[in-house]
Amino acid sequence: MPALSEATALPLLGHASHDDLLDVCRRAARTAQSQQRPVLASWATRLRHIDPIALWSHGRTRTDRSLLWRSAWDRSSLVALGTAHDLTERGEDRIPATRASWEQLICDAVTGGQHDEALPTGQGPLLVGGFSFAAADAAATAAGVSATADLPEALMWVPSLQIRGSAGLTPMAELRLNAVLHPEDDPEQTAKTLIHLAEECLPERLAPHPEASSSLHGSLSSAVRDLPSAQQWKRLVGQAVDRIRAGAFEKVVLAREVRVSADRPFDLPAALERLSRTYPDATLFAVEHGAHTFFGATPEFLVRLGGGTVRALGLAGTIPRGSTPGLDAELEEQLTGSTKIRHEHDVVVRMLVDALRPMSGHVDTGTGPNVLKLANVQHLATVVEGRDVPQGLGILHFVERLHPTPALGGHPREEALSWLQHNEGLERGWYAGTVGWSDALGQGEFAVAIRCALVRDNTASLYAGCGIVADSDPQDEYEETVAKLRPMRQALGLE
Ligand SMILES: C=C(O[C@@H]1C=C(C(=O)O)C=C[C@H]1O)C(=O)O
Repeated sequence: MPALSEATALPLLGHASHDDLLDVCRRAARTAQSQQRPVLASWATRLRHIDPIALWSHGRTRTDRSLLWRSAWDRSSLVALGTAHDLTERGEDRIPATRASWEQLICDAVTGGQHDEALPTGQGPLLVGGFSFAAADAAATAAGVSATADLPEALMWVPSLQIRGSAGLTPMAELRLNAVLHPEDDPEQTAKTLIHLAEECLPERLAPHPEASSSLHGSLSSAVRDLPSAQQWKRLVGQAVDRIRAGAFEKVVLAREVRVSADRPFDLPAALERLSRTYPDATLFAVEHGAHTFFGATPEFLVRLGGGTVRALGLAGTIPRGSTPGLDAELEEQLTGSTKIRHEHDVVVRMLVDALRPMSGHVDTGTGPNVLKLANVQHLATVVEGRDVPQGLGILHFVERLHPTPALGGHPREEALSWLQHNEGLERGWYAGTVGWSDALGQGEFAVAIRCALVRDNTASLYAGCGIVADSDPQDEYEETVAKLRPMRQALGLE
């Protein structure tokens, strides 16, 4: 359970802090007036590390938008609350357009306070959020109807409050207050509003989460629907195999949805706690926007960029875990020995190498593939690393280039995506999209949004997919999706 009732020891209330924050806001207001454009003000202070799930659980109820992040990479966490500035862009060019707006906003940001130099990456104000799997259909966007009805096709923003911690590395966390001042804004009012929000979101003690304990008793009663039905989905796998054998494409990732309607709202903090305990090596994420929360525990990162090194993960090829060490080792042998699985994996690694080569000095895949063992399944995994990334190339350049990889779309990309669009019959939304953050220098981390669910009150959509190649068997692929759905079913109290 989260460390409920933790003291946050918020040091904000002192006059010195208040004056310091006000000074940053005043300087930003002066720049905004002289340049006649919005200017980002960002002020940091230190506070004791707080459990990120407990902090998010409390803060999310005080703001309209939030993000929770705990990286499998460096164990750092991020809780982002409220919106200082929305950089969301729409359409096919949403990623480069977001990047351009961020670069413009960050170049004359005014910063102050006491930042945490021990943070691995991600110092200063951050841009956080994510992108759906596919851009919304242009006609739907023009008509004001998003094809991804529940969450917009992109959501990238600078949070009003960001709390970065790194459990184990430093006992302190960095609290950062961000605001964008327009030429007409009153800096005193801005500072006051920020302090008020910080006090709301970081009370002296975090009260116990009211639903957390009750939800642990007994599972929910629910109606569960497979979309499409198991039989229809297996038929679709057969059709994909036919297209592959006919030479239309080499690989396609076919997904399905499980829609659940429960007798009471889902307890998301409790679900995240369970995921955190059962999948400690996964990256935990949650994006909340209005009534919707999209969250999960993903073993796959799309890209990480820091210190001039870029890394992407080729994660493709899956087999269940065995119930005994002997069975598990046998399955691992099948995973590493199968030419069909190795082919599925190699398609992804090849694409990652090709994508990173023009953007970094030296690309390496190590001795690859390794076996990544999770509680429910084991995967083939290869880290592709590029060194000497030229300055000026930020993480959003890489997101644009890599997303979606053949681990989530297919290969060749255009052919596979077009087949999916016409045949999958699934509104993927943010499933198989990407969630993460960028810092001021363009360093950051984006995860692949799988092993996840979209929740609204007492309804949830859970998703899972599999890479299909010429030798894929529909029944095996179906069982693979069942195994991949298990973490979210358990987290939500459905089994
Ligand atoms: C598509 C999913 O997983 C992806 C597909 C995999 C595969 O086909 O073996 C493995 C890991 C992921 O890249 C999912 O979990 O929904």
